[in-house]
Amino acid sequence: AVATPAQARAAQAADAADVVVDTVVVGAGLAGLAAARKLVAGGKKVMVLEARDRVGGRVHDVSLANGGTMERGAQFTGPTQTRLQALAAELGVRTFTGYNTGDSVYYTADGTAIRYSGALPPMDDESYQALGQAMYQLDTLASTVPVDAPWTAAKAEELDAQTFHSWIEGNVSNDTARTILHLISNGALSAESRDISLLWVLFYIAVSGNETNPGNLTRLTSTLGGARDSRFVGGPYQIATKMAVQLGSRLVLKAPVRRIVQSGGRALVVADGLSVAASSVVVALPPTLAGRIAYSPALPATRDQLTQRFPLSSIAKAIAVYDKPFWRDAGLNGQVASLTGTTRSTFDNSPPDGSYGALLAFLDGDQARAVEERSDATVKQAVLDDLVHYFGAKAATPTEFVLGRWDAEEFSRGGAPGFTAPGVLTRFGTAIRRPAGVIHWAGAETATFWNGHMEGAVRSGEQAAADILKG
Ligand SMILES: Cc1cc2nc3c(=O)[nH]c(=O)nc-3n(C[C@H](O)[C@H](O)[C@H](O)COP(=O)(O)OP(=O)(O)OC[C@H]3O[C@@H](n4cnc5c(N)ncnc54)[C@H](O)[C@@H]3O)c2cc1C
Repeated sequence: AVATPAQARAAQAADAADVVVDTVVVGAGLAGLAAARKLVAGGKKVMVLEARDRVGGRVHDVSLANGGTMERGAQFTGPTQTRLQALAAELGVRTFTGYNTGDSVYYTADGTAIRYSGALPPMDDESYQALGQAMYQLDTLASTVPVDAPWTAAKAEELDAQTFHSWIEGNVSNDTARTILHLISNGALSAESRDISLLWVLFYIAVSGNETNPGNLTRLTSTLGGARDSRFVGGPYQIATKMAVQLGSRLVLKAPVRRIVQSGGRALVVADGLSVAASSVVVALPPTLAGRIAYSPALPATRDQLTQRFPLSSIAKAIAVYDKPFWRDAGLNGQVASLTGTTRSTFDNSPPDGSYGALLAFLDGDQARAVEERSDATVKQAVLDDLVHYFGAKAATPTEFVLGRWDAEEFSRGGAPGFTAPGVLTRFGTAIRRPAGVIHWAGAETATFWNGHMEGAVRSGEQAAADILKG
């Protein structure tokens, strides 16, 4: 009997498979691992294909010569991040509140240091009121943005027709308040305010909560009580590696997926050196990387156009390790916000017992882009020069130095969050999670609550698995 083209393709696909399972998960970041875990618990035969020689994706800790562990990638967690913390607890990974005792320091554009306690640097009453008013306006607008469909917000068109930068410049007349709002974009979204749609920023505020606690800007940007409240004892990489151990031989490393062929309600997932056939697939990658896989048949136009327009932010992260957290003796909590420098945002990253010291220094947005051509040694020196400026001469001689340049990593190509420029959410947003045939999409950038965070990654993976298990 002759075959139709679809039947011929299906036969070819089955023949080409090295392995046949129920579901293939592409990517072993927290999203892919959480999806696989739930699918296995639901009785599915699963295979996870991971491009790198390790799991965890943007979660990666490194061992120090002093016996400690430092987070190259994600590290903070906070209130309302319920799924991540439940998963961590189940796996025996505990949290601790970050070091917050003492003063923070704000460095103005001319390099003047202003010490302060509390959430905001000192400013005159007028600036304080203007900033409070702007934050209230942003929270109020964010409350109109549905976390699962921001493109349906009542004023979605208007909000998605402007950048965060143009909203700040057009709505906030006070100079200090404007400066701090632009800084929030750089620090909390690792992207410049001119890069991002206002609707995306409002969505990102709206998702900084959970089903019972609406998101708000303060929770998104705060240390105590906010997204940067706590860390994981021994680092969050354990969450990934413990899930990997549970998956055992279902997990394949060094297997970058290049092509996904669908036919007859099945898929053939083609990785370097291995092809796996399945009745469903979870692609748990940032959208821009999902867009680099070749799909046959081609994906719907909206989906492809979305992945053409969904960048990851630019971020590098440095950690300088010292024998002691010496800044604590000067009454400093290690938190700096600065308007100049290679690093403009620092935190005390010492372990819970303070047995050695560590300063975390972020290079966000333009600061990460500015060092792209520079060697690791040059970036290290620039960061240390800044740390000396912020914390004194002792900062010049760390015992160890950790540097994560995420934009340069082949299987990340940027940090978190992903974000969209004007016009993208309203025109292409519907494709974020809409399955394409038997392919389901997961990953922190597809999440509702805590999109862009570890919590969002876990939620997105569990959601994709639940959708598949539902059938
Ligand atoms: C420097 C930095 C700091 C951060 N800080 C925090 C923080 O403090 N708190 C927080 O909550 N979040 C933070 N984040 C964000 C957090 O790391 C991410 O939201 C989350 O880890 C994303 O998980 P994911 O599984 O969705 O994606 P990823 O972790 O990116 O996982 C995707 C996986 O897919 C693999 N892959 C890519 N292409 C292919 C392919 N073709 N085939 C097979 N595999 C492929 C990758 O190697 C990777 O393992 C930070 C991120 C960075 C970079």
